[in-house]
Amino acid sequence: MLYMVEMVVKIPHTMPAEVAAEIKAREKAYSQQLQKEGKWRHLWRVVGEYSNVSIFDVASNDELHTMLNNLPLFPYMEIKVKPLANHPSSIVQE
Ligand SMILES: O=C(O)CC1=CCC(=O)O1
Repeated sequence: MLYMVEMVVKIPHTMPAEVAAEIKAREKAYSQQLQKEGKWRHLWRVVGEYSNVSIFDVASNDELHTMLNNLPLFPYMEIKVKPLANHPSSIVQE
């Protein structure tokens, strides 16, 4: 099952820089692990924003929820999820 996920990062300005850097390093390692596993298929920066648009390929709503909940930046993000279906005009059917 494919999902488009938008994540807007909102780290409090009061957070010490070294704490933020440590959380971001863990976020990067976790996201790269999921990318290597083929579960996090695309990760794109939205131009001019501290946000991303991603495509996830997972077995269920519950798997995606667990994955997002385990993101180190989860407490500091606003997340929107859109489930995707095949478009009848697409030449690629997944
Ligand atoms: O910087 C972001 O958009 C948040 C994020 C998601 C995966 C990652 O490594 O950073």
